[in-house]
Amino acid sequence: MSCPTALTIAGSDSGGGAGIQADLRTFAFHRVHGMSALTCVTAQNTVGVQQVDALSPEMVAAQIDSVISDLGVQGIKTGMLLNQGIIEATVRQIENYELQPYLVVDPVMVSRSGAQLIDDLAVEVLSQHLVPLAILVTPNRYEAQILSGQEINTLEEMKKAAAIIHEKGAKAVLVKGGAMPQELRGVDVWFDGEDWEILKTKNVETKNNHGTGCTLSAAIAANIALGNHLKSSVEKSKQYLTTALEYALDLGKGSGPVGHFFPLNQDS
Ligand SMILES: Nc1ncnc2c1ncn2[C@@H]1O[C@H](COP(=O)(O)OP(=O)(O)O)[C@@H](O)[C@H]1O
Ligand SMILES: Cc1ncc(COP(=O)(O)OP(=O)(O)O)c(N)n1
Repeated sequence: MSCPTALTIAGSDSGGGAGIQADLRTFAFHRVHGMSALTCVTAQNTVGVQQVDALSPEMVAAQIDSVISDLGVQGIKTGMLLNQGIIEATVRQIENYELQPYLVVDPVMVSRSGAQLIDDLAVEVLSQHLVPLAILVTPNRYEAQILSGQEINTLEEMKKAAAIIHEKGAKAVLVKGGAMPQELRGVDVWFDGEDWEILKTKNVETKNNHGTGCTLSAAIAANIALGNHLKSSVEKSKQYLTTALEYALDLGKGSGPVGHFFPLNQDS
């Protein structure tokens, strides 16, 4: 039996809510074979990030070599890349293997719990060298503020930031609204240089929202691997994420993970 493959280049979340754990569950839900190039290990739970250790850039590059040279790939996402060396290694491999048409960049910088997930020096490298290679970049409110240099409090400001980030060279931008004020929570702004779209689903009232950004970008990569167009991949993934949020798991003392396999959770 043949199966599309997708790759996540991201960090590990020991609590299983975000990072490669969320990505691989999302790939599996979509019936896509998931592969991973691990960038770092976080000691993390529903309350916060306690410790981070990086893998070497050479090891990140070697993992990408191993999977691409053998299994091939039809969808890729990047998540927590942590430092300049890992971002540079990732950029080199994307260029070497000409993986740009499959690349979704989730520019992970700050977790919902407020932990910094990227070194200060690395932000510029990510913005200048990785973002321009992507077919889609998916910043949350705070990441969009950093990438655009603009404060974001309104829908108009989300649109303005999307336009500025698009100028960096990504084919399309999705500014996510999970951290926006109540009336804009769950509202995302899409811009591809020509068309705007405001993607709106219901605002799910839950404290269990850990891993929403990882899950959304992994679902988009999975949908691309399945052969869907970019825009429809984003729309399908947003629906998936909203339902996963509705079936989020009430685990731990902080923000529990979204329910990636929600139909199975229903009866258990
Ligand atoms: N309470 C919510 N209700 C509905 N959708 C939400 C909610 N919180 C986040 N989302 C959606 O989850 C996705 C991830 O967004 P966000 O939480 O901003 O990203 P990140 O996890 O990277 O901080 C977006 O599609 C956003 O609109
Ligand atoms: C290892 C790791 N990668 C990414 C994140 C950020 O995850 P995200 O989906 O943006 O969700 P929140 O942290 O905002 O809940 C992470 N925490 N850990």
